[in-house]
This record gives sequence, C-alpha cells and structure tokens, in this order.
Amino acid sequence: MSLLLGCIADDFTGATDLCNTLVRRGMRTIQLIDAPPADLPVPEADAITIALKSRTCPPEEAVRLSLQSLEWLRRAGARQFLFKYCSTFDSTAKGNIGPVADALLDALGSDFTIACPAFPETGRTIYMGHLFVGESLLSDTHMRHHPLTPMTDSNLVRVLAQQTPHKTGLVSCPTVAAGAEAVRRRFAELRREGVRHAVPDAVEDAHLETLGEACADLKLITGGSGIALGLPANFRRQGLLADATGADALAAIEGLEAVLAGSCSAATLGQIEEMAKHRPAFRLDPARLAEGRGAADALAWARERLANGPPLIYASAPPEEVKAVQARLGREAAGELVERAMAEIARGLVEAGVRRLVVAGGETSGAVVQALGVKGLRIGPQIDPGVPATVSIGERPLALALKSGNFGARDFFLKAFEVMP
Ligand SMILES: Nc1ncnc2c1ncn2[C@@H]1O[C@H](COP(=O)(O)OP(=O)(O)O)[C@@H](O)[C@H]1O
Ligand SMILES: O=C(O)[C@@H](O)C(=O)COP(=O)(O)O
Repeated sequence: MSLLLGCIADDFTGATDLCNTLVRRGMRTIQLIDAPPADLPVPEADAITIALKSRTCPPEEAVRLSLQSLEWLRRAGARQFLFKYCSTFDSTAKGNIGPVADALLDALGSDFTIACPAFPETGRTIYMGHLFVGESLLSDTHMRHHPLTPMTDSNLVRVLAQQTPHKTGLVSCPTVAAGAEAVRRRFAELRREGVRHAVPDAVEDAHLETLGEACADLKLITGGSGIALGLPANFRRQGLLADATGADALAAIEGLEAVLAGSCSAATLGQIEEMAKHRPAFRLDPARLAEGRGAADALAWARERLANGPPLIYASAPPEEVKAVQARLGREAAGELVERAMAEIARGLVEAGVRRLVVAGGETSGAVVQALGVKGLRIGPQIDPGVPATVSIGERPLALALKSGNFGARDFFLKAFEVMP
C-alpha cells in the first residue's frame, strides 16, 4: 500500500515520539532526518516523519525547511499531513509553531487546522485552552526555565495568537466529549468566524481519538504525538490500512554502549542521578568547553571505560547553573557550544566501537544524529511512553534511543539497553 500520512516534526526526539504512537497503532513508520535527497532509497511505509531541527531556529528558516519537507512528502504520495511539535508547546517569542503552520496551510491551499499538543499518557492535558503538565499549569512547571524555550503562559489560544496574524479559537472540553460530529460542527462555526487555528481541549486519550476522527478530512493537522492516536483508524475505515502486526520489528545491533545527556529538563536530571549511582558519569563543564577544552577529555575518559558497560557523559545542569552560564555566554551560544561538544563526542564514541547509544534531549539528539550522518530510523518497541527503540537505516546501522528531555522513568537510561534490539 502507498504512503498515507506525511509528518514533519520540529525536533528529533519529537519525531521518534510521534513515530512511536503510529507504530503502536499498527502503521509501519520510518523517520527520516531532514528532507532527504530524491534518490535516497526509503523502505515502504504507511507513515513517514521527517525530523527537522526547526524548533528554535529563526522562523524563516523553520518555514523553509518545513515547506521543503512538505514538498518531499507530497511527491512521495502522502494523503494527509501532520506538523508535530512539543507536548509542552515549546516555542520562542517569534514562533515557530504559528509561522510553520501558516506556511503549510498556504502551501496546501487550506484555511483551517487544529493545534493540539495534548499527550495525556505523559500528563499533558488541555482544558479550556490551558495546557497542564500533571496537576500544574505549564507556566508553573520547570518549562518556565527551559534553556531555549521558556514557557511562561499556559493559555495556548493566546500563545498561538502571538505567533500568527490569523485568528485562533477554542474547541472546549464539553464539545470534544460530545463526539466527532459535535467537533466538526464547532470547526464549521469557527471557520465561519474566520478562525484559522483551533485549539481543542483533550484531557484523555478518548478525546484524542474523537479529535482524530473529526480531523479525517483536514489536509493538515498540528499537535503533539497524542493527536496521531485517532488517525490510523481513519485510514482503516477507508480500507487504506491493514491491521498490521509486527510494525515494530527491528534487527539486532551488537557493539559497545554509551549514554549522552544534554537535556536540562527535570526528568533527565533525575535519570542522570539514578544512572550515576550504578555507572561512571562524566560532567561536561560549559566553561571549559568555551575555552576549547572538555570534549576531548570526556572522550578520553569514556574510551577507558567503554569495555565495562555504558558510561554516561552529561552537560545537564539545574536551572540556576544554566542561567549563570547563559548570562556569561548568551542563551543560543551556550546551547550550541554544548551541542557541538556532544556531536564531537558522539563521533568519537562511534569511532571507538559504540553501536548502541542513548541520547537525552531533543536539540542534543538532533546535533548527535546529524554528526553521525544518520539519514533515517526504523522505529521499534516502546521503552517508556513517547520513546521507542530505533535502528538507523543504511550502512553501519546503530541502535539509538533518542529521549525527549521530559520523558522517561528514573531508570530510563539503563532500561533502554534492555529494550534496544
Ligand atoms: N549546562 C548547560 N548550560 C547551558 N546550556 C546547556 C547546558 N547543558 C545543556 N545545555 C543546552 O540546553 C539545551 C537543551 O535542549 P534539549 O537538548 O532540546 O533538551 P530538552 O529535550 O530537555 O529540551 C541544548 O541546547 C543543550 O546544549
Ligand atoms: O511532544 C513531546 O513532548 C516530545 O515529543 C518532544 O517534542 C520533546 O522535545 P524535547 O523536550 O526537546 O526533547
């Protein structure tokens, strides 16, 4: 069967998260890194996600990359398109969610879409347009202090309105709970009012299934991985998708193991603390990196330990330390410095025989995967909600677990190696 769903994700771990949802719902899914060259042989799939690193770049660049990806997916035959961003709606003051969604709508000749980052399995719910993480409003969580995309407003209708010249509106919880037909009626009402981006409430998976059904005829859907829950059923209803089993099968990969963490999110800080109790851990100091040292030290340290099991190299630091570094170096510059170091270390680790690698952090994973020349990933079984095991496509395959900073249980890093093929 031919390609059904074409997805564009604004970061690498976000892309694997989305692919994880689709695979668990029986869609054979491939993740590609950046819009690939026309001649890249791509295995047959029901869904393809193109992973960009476009969450925090200038909006014009995010729009350019997203349109290029859309073009590739259209040529590959996709019938419907999904723009995936973070379940915590990570964006900068300039975008990039609004500008990219607008550009994709224009390119598809459409005038309406939804913006739904809800992912109840990981505690992200939307009520009356406000995004919650667990029991707290988004703006009361650690996301307030994110190194690149601090989120200080939980009202998504308002946040999105600042990123688009078009009208934004709400599909509230009672409407969603009333079912797909009620949602479609609300969509029609919003459209008549000139609304282009509707933020639907969703506090449980059943709401996402309803929304998926209501969006069957939308050319473009935008949101977190949760919004994909209801989409495979639409294709099945149309007789386009088989009840596939084994969508998550992966070939085994042998080799040395290592963990790299560049995320400063609360979940990752806990996972670092846990792994450091059991395995050697090396902390990268951004001040040393700024002096041109640090990455080589980390590599030399790791080479001596790899034979005895996975070591951990991390740059992650609590909010007050990150703030101090950013004050000295600048926010973007500090992030890039650490990402470049992680990329260099990842290359060195693979040269030293590492074939099984866990990476924590979306931007960090992007930098690492690009540095390793990975062109695409097959998606395997779930390690923890939102994070699947993957294997890179092409020569010299690597087993990779790309973890969103906020995801995973405390024991994620070592557990990942048990699930990776
Ligand atoms: N100690 C640190 N000081 C400043 N920035 C850091 C530090 N450690 C990591 N970073 C940067 O913080 C950013 C974290 O983003 P990311 O990797 O996407 O993690 P998450 O998935 O938690 O958002 C990266 O750009 C990373 O290079
Ligand atoms: O939707 C999510 O929460 C994740 O898929 C995601 O995009 C996380 O991004 P990072 O926290 O930057 O890894």
